[in-house]
Amino acid sequence: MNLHIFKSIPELNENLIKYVIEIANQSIATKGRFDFVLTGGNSPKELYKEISTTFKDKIDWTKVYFFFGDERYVLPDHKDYNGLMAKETLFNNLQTPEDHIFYFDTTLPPADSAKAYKAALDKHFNGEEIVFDLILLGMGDDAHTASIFPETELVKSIHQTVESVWVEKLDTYRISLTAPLINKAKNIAFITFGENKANALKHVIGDEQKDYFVYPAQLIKPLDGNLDWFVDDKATGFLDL
Ligand SMILES: O=C1O[C@H](COP(=O)(O)O)[C@@H](O)[C@H](O)[C@H]1O
Repeated sequence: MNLHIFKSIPELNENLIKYVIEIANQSIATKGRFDFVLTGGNSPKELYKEISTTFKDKIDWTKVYFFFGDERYVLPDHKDYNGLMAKETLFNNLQTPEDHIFYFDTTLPPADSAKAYKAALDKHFNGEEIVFDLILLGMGDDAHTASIFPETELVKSIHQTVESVWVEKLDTYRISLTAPLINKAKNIAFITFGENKANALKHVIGDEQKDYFVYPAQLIKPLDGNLDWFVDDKATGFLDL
């Protein structure tokens, strides 16, 4: 695991963008495309804006396919829909064709939406193993990642798939890639900043004794790939470094 600590969010974003560009170009050179899983939430908004404007010409975007690690169970025009956030901060700037974006269909019942997403992934990967080139993840202050929330059924999933889950404390469904599927990626990077993430980060990367049910982000351990954390010094405030 590589921990990259920055003094400011712009510095963090700039370095994470360089990392994304390198992996994108490597993937395009070796396999002809870049399968890129986006995180939702607030943390990546500036990153998406920057990479699709200032750094737009650094990647051949016609070779990039976008996926989501998770989705909130709201309709696609709802302000909380991760896909809408990515559209407004990234896809609109890049004029990404619709057939390069894999949105969750939240007009379906949650379990059907998860099933449809898995089927779309199987089709894209042509029936072969689903191995993403890069998965970007965020982490909530409760140590959830993607939509794997503490004390939910998804923590226990042993399947490399996509599942819907009831999140009692939010009183809503979520749809998410499972940890075993995420862990097959070639590269996984977390973007995490702010004091409110410090306690979770301390437990997720600092605890020897794991407690996945309480700190689900501890589940993220790539099988053969690389794991990088891009964090700021506020988020590392409780870590013994
Ligand atoms: O609900 C979600 O939260 C996490 C963390 O979001 P952030 O706003 O704290 O950055 C995010 O990674 C996930 O995609 C999203 O659905």
